[in-house]
Amino acid sequence: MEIYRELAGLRAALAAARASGREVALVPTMGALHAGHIALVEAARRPGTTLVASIFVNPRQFGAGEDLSRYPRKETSDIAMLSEAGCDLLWLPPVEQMYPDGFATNVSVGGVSEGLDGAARPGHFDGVATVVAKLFNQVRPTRAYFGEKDFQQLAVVRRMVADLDFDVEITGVPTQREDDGLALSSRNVYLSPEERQRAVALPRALGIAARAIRGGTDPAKALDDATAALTAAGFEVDYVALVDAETLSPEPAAGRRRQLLAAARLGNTRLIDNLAVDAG
Ligand SMILES: Nc1ncnc2c1ncn2[C@@H]1O[C@H](COP(=O)(O)OP(=O)(O)OP(=O)(O)O)[C@@H](O)[C@H]1O
Ligand SMILES: CC(C)(CO)[C@@H](O)C(=O)[O-]
Ligand code: BAL
Repeated sequence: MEIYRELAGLRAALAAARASGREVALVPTMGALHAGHIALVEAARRPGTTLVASIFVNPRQFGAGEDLSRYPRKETSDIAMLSEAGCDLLWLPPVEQMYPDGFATNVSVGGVSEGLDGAARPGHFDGVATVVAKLFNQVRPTRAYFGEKDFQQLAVVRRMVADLDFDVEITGVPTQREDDGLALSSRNVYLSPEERQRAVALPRALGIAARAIRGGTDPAKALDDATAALTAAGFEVDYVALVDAETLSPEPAAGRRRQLLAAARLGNTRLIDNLAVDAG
């Protein structure tokens, strides 16, 4: 696996790959990799494809008081995992490559980015959209892969790609989970052993709510019950919501696929998760 920390080198390598007829696919990450990230790499890997992963802890998507400075960084083991998983190129830009002096552009996606995490983390999705737009222009992939674990992020990226005519096909990859159901996340390392045991309440509450809604329980009651279960497990709940799986509208029309989304804090750790209510 070749590693690039400078844009000119990355572009030259990708130009050579394209010239020899290879397709380019991208898996963007913030590093501290786990099996969820590797599932994206595996979904992206195909013969004739130059597979690029990026690792960039993007300061623009962290709000004041969030965990930018303590976000886990594990470059050595990340490189080994990506190489083992069959990545061809790793794009590891320093912050100054991404945001040189004078950088003044912001990509802001309306609609899908406004509620839920967009409301709980003001500016977060502008930071995500801005860096993903840059990554797409830097790498120019024809395919890019994002996890359904970050369900709203995936919707924001799809909207941006459609609105700005990026010539890239976006694939969402199902959430990879621990044996007890907790979604894999780089932030799980923040959990104490005791918090880690309680964290399973999050996927459980979503599973119970999804079954209840499918079984005809009033969604408002199912959401209240999920919030109460999370609170009883020691979470501080940001939101538990039922939305249209595509538009993320809080009032899904009849016949539309619905998704449950939740964000909640356990001690100093903010976890998100989501679950489909209707078969897709
Ligand atoms: N459990 C998972 N299953 C599938 N995809 C995942 C999972 N966790 C993360 N991803 C995807 O990997 C990509 C990179 O995510 P990121 O590096 O932020 O990891 P993360 O574990 O989500 O970290 P964080 O703790 O910051 O949320 C994103 O598209 C994200 O949705
Ligand atoms: C898509 C992304 C790499 C943009 O920084 C990040 O939000 C992530 O890792 O999910
Ligand atoms: N996995 C989404 C990136 C973030 O929480 O900043």
